[in-house]
Amino acid sequence: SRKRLEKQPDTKQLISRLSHGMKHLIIFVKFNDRSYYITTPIFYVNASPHLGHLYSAVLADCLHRYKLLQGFNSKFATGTDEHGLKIQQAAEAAGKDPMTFCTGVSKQFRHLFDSCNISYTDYIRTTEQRHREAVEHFWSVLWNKGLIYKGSYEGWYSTQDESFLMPSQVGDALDSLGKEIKVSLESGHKVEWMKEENYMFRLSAFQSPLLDWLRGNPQVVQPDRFHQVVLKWLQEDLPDLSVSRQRSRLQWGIPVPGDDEQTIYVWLDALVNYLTVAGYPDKHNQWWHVARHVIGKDILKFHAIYWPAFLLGAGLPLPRVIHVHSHWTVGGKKMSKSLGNVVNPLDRSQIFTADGMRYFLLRQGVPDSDCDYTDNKVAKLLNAELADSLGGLLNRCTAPALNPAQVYPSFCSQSFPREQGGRAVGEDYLMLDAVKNLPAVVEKHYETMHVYKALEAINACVRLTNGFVQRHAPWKLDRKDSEDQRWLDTIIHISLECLRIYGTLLQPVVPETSNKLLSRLGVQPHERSSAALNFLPRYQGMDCPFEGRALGSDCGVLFSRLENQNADKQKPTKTKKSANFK
Ligand SMILES: Nc1ncnc2c1ncn2[C@@H]1O[C@H](COP(=O)(O)OP(=O)(O)OP(=O)(O)O)[C@@H](O)[C@H]1O
Repeated sequence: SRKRLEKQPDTKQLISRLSHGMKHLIIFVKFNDRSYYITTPIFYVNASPHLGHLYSAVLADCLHRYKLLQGFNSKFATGTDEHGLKIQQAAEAAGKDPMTFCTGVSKQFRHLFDSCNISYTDYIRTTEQRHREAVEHFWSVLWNKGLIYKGSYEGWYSTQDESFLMPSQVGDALDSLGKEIKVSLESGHKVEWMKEENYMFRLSAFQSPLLDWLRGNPQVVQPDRFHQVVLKWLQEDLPDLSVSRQRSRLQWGIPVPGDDEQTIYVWLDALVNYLTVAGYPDKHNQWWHVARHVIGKDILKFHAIYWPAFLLGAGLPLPRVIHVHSHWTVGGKKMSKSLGNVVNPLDRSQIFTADGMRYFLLRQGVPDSDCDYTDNKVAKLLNAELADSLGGLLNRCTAPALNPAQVYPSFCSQSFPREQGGRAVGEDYLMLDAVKNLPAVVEKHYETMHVYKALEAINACVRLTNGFVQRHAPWKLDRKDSEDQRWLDTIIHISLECLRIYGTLLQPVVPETSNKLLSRLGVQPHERSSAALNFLPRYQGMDCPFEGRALGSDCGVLFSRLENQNADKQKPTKTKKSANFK
């Protein structure tokens, strides 16, 4: 890494001006600037995973893969949250001891993530010893600083949400038997009045530091809509937070250090997982201050208020960014374990393929607003964009009828000069511009986790390239005419260059499909990073390393088409290649 950094022009310049001791400092700073630590929430194992969980994981995986593509050093953690009353109850209902129950569900999550190519670098379980040690240490730091005190909590509590509520957050409702109950206005879950002696965290002391942090870092909670929500919460009362439960009510958790009568509150326990993975308490410096959390909007308060307050209390840096996403709904209702209206992501990834599900979730999921799931939407989208549009383009440009030599053909600058005058028309120049600018557009959207916008932009360019091929109908050109042949080669060269850019940019979203595409083009693994995103160098008067190179072997259809929209009952089938190019 040091060698790589020293080669960068800006570092090199600085180093040449500095004394020996300072060189190490600069290298250290650069190294950390180029590091990312990305996390998903750890998932609560009171029931099997659903599509919403996969969505959080796919979003974070996309960012992690993109950062690796750009040459960053990226660590990516996910895992399972295994303590708390709900798990104690779920294990009891299943007739299992809690640990056996947790191990079973945790494996299901891991299997799902492995099946969908979630490339996590650490999978944490909160029942691991390394985590227990981190939580105990973290608690002791807060305790020693006088930020935790023994007190008495009295107020509304939702077991379902494992959270405490202010009176303003509670409303009236009727249960299934018509009995009047109190519910959380946010989640709709039942709440109960709770009064017990436990440990309190001085959350109220952090109201003003939290406001300063949010105001001084307007990009810290993204999208901005959620940043504003947190600011609004912080303008209301912020009472101290109960951070333990009486052991008699909750046994399944980490005991409070020095007090076996109390169990640490599940959210404090769970949030510390991010530190555990970073190496807390003694090896977290390299990763902790470059942390970025990807979370669903349902757990915003825990991540944007409680967590930063705990971290400030413990004297640790705060996360760089909290990326928030909205929810998948079914018939307009949040998909959730407790409502039971869940879509099984493993089943769906078998029907639509792992890449198919990844593409759908990232193309249709919008961070700012909820999105309703149906199988038909998935089939329609994948057929239109991956099978027909992208797959069709690759098929056209690599089919033996148009490309009998199976090579990356030559570009002819007389046919496509930089100034209009050859055989290219105005729209062709516009397409070239759009594809040239695409990497910058995609980078901006990947960076802010508006992946759907990046995919929209890529898809628009794929359509432009298909339009380019259609407009010039290379299959109608006369191969015996040398000028026609040169123009034909140029059309294919440009189209393959477009495909190379699309394949490279799509790697974080659909790794298997991109690999297939780039392999078919003959692009080697070391030629697939962001540094290789220089589009059409021959048009700029530079050499193109691919020109004249043999294409990779034909491994069949890029993405199989789903024959009809009734996706529930079907498996993917082989698509028919376009009749023109057989
Ligand atoms: N419907 C959903 N859409 C998008 N993401 C979701 C959805 N449900 C859960 N998630 C993701 O999973 C995280 C943890 O969710 P959790 O384990 O509480 O699932 P849940 O189905 O909401 O459970 P419960 O019904 O018990 O509240 C959320 O913060 C979010 O990141």
